[in-house]
Amino acid sequence: MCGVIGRCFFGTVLRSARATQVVIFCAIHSAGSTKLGKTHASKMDGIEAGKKAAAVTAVNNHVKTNQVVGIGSGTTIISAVQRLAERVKEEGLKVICIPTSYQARQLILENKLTLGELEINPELDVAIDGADEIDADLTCIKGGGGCQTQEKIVAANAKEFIVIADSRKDVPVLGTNWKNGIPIEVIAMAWRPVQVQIEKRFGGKACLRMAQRKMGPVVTDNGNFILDWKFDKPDDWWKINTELKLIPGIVETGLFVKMARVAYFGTPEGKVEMRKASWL
Ligand SMILES: O=C(CO)[C@H](O)[C@H](O)COP(=O)(O)O
Repeated sequence: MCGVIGRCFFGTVLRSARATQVVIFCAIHSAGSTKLGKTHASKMDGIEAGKKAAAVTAVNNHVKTNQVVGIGSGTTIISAVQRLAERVKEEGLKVICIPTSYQARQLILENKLTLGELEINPELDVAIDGADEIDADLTCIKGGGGCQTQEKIVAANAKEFIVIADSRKDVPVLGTNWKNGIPIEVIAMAWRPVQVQIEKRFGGKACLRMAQRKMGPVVTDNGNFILDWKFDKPDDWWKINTELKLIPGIVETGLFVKMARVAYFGTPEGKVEMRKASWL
């Protein structure tokens, strides 16, 4: 695990046709990072260090006092919430946090941050969240933790949606490393017809996500099921997402197209690369 995070400063600026990359060097002191890459444990330490570096940098760069902040779900967001809590203590930062899941709600409460809700704060300044994979256009697959519907609602109502991830998730095309498919939340009674429709129209396999320590399917925070659609080949995600959304029974997809404005990718060495979306 990564320990104290030091100062970050901007390094090399690399411009590509699709996105602007800025490499940020973070001074990270990590007790477990000395034997990186040699054992499974040290590899995991490296991944955790990358997640933490990305999360801390995003919170430092994008959150200001008196803002309404969307809090994503997953493991990477934990470090972002902890950094927010640190900033509240150290600087007197004032933020209202809008959760994207029960997990996010618990994180906000455990870290003694101010819990808000969309009914009271329908417009957010910034939303920060992890992702399962992020392509060169910053299109994301989300929903590995089954929270994509609330995550998308919160992100869509934020002025800025910022993605944080370790560098394994930075890929040229979706499906490079993430083999679990695109999570699609469906109304329970519709899961079979939706499965048939997806496979007929788009190919691949749409599998009902099963629970791990409970018999039967995973039930989302919204009381629905999830189909994990293992697609055959990468495609025009904007078009696919729009077509999927027109299938009756589909509540939301884990395809986040043209939503993320900035992504932060952390490496095991604590370097952070910032990339801006090309469509900005
Ligand atoms: O979309 C999500 C949950 O629905 C998560 O943000 C995504 O699965 C990434 O999780 P992690 O930070 O644990 O890798």
